[in-house]
Amino acid sequence: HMTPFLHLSNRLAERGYSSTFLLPIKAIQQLQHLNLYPHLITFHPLTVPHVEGLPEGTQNASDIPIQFTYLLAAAMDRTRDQVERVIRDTKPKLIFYDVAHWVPEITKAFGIKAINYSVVSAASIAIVLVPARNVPKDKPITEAELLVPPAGYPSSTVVLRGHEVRSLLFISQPFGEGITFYERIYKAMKESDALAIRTCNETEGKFCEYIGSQYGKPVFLTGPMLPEPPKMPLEDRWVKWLSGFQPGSVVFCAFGSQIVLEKNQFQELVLGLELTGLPFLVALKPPMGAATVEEALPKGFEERVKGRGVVWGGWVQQLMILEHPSVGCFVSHCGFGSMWESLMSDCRAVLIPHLGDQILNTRFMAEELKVAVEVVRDEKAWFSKENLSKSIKSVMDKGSVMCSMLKENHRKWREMLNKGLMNSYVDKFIENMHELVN
Ligand SMILES: O=c1ccn([C@@H]2O[C@H](COP(=O)(O)OP(=O)(O)O[C@H]3O[C@H](CO)[C@@H](O)[C@H](O)[C@H]3O)[C@@H](O)[C@H]2O)c(=O)[nH]1
Repeated sequence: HMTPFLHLSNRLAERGYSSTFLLPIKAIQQLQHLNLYPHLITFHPLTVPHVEGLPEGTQNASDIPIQFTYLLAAAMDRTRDQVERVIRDTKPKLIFYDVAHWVPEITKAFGIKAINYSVVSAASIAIVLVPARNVPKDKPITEAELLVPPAGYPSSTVVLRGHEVRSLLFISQPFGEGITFYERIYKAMKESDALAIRTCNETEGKFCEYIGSQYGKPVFLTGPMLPEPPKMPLEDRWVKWLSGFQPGSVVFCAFGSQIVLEKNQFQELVLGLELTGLPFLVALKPPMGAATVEEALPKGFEERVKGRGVVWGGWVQQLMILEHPSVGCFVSHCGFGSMWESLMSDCRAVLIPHLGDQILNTRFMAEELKVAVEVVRDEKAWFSKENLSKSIKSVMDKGSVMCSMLKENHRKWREMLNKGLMNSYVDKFIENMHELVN
């Protein structure tokens, strides 16, 4: 989530606004290169206190398996004094925050405005994190309750079905000390002076309106806050490797910063890519229980795909890979960042969501915008190599009706969501900020 916040700081700095960006020391090192205006954007380090149960030295969500994030929330809450000190010293006009629900308590005391900035899709807030959801106070929410969207929810397609609601049961579990995830977000939004969402009206207008009416707050949209094209060139090894293939022929697969697959699902995924017969580049974290991706590969796999398939266990420059002319298909988890990057790229999108918001983003892409194909999972949330391969082939087969339909819809949206429109969102957002503070 820090990356889109930094993109917002960059856009504001582009127009002359300065900001202090609070983040753990390790994240400063990781994000430094994305700070395009170091004279206006000052990184201020926060020391993340140790919380029992977290591996020593944990600083960011990407350092730990997702099931430990609730402990990281507790650690973040213990940085409150540090945050308060920075606010006292720098006296900003405005503060942006997301899950630190206690920020408005500080800002109110100083007479500063607080904007709750959500960097996940508006649909995923609208379906679970609004007052009409009626999350029980004294008992955990049930699957049956989650299957019914809150009253007034504005879509019948961007919904969770069957077993998928399990991925949302966590909202009534602790996320930090003495607070559930739902209570935290509810408080963070309810106590703010305004809500901001990283989306645009053209795509998610109806969800934004619903959220605003639920909380009785103004909702400001920043647009998708896509990064500026990176200044660093694509790593030489990928330039060389990708250049060996026909335009639009390579399948690229990445699942963002958090997803770690079970070993058998990881193997099924790479076997599905093998089955397509197409060249592919996979960039994934090693699966559970494995130290490297290499040790987790199926038997004989490396020899069979030699020359046309690479499985890479580290970070790659996703944005630049998606722009490479040889890449024609993006298999993604549909995290909100990847969703936008996929929408703005020229690649066919095949989606395998894992978490609740990713499933909703996927429904949105596949069923509302009709620009992507979702890979079918069974009741146990397992996806087979055959289904994965079938989905990829259906979007890569240039002669198919499916391929032409997706391509045409995709082109329409890409053209509409152009740079001019994105800039107009930033201008309007700045106007909104001025109205709020004056
Ligand atoms: O090897 C990689 C992998 C990812 N990325 C970039 O990292 C970002 C990943 O962001 P996103 O697609 O949003 O995925 P996550 O990091 O998994 O996102 C978390 O945060 C999102 C909201 O920002 C939620 O939608 C997701 O569910 C949650 O997992 C994107 O800009 C990618 O381009 C790379 O550059 N290289």
